Amino acid sequence: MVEELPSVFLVGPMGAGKTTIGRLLAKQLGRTFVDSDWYIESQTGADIAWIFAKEGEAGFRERETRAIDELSQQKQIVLATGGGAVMAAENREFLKQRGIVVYLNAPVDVQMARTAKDKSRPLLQQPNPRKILQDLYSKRDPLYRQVAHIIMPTGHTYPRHMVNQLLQQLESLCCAPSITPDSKED
Ligand SMILES: Nc1ncnc2c1ncn2[C@@H]1O[C@H](COP(=O)(O)OP(=O)(O)O)[C@@H](O)[C@H]1O
Ligand SMILES: O=C(O)C1=C[C@@H](OP(=O)(O)O)[C@@H](O)[C@H](O)C1
Ligand SMILES: [Mg+2]
Repeated sequence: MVEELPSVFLVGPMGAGKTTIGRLLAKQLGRTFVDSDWYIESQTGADIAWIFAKEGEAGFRERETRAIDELSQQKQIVLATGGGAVMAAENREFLKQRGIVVYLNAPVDVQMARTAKDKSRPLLQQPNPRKILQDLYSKRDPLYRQVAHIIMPTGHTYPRHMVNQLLQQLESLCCAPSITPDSKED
């Protein structure tokens, strides 16, 4: 039953669809959706780009660890994390111990296409964002796998289909969220 399903934490690279899928999944489950980047922005009163510019990546990562610790203690939420959240061992522990971790695994081409026009990701505001995405993927893919209870490839699947597949996986892994999959495409 859906009441028995613990919190669901989405991890994966930039552009994998963590924010998009997380919001839809929460709606389907009737749960609260939280995005750790939005939470950090609301706590700080500044956007992610500003935090990176003023405090560097190290400052952002400190804020991110505090956010992941706080949010992963909330019961029965759906949490979309930022792509670098798995870099810190303590974040991985928080996530793995406190909920069901889903790795949305997107190839670099897909990450590239989905992030190209969006200027809100400071790490990609460089002359060669593809190279950055490739390097990050090599470093982080083993960490996403280490922390994940469920791995879901995401390439050309509609968000709504992704959510239906995920609901089925959660059902077989855990405790049958009694939700009828939505057949509409968007
Ligand atoms: N399954 C999908 N199919 C097509 N577009 C998607 C899919 N998932 C996400 N997107 C689009 O890709 C972009 C990045 O998605 P987002 O959810 O912000 O990714 P993340 O939070 O993992 O960085 C958004 O414009 C979103 O609409
Ligand atoms: O991969 C990363 O290091 C980051 C991913 C971003 O979140 P999304 O994965 O939601 O884009 C955001 O946390 C920040 O720009 C850093
Ligand atoms: Mg996001």
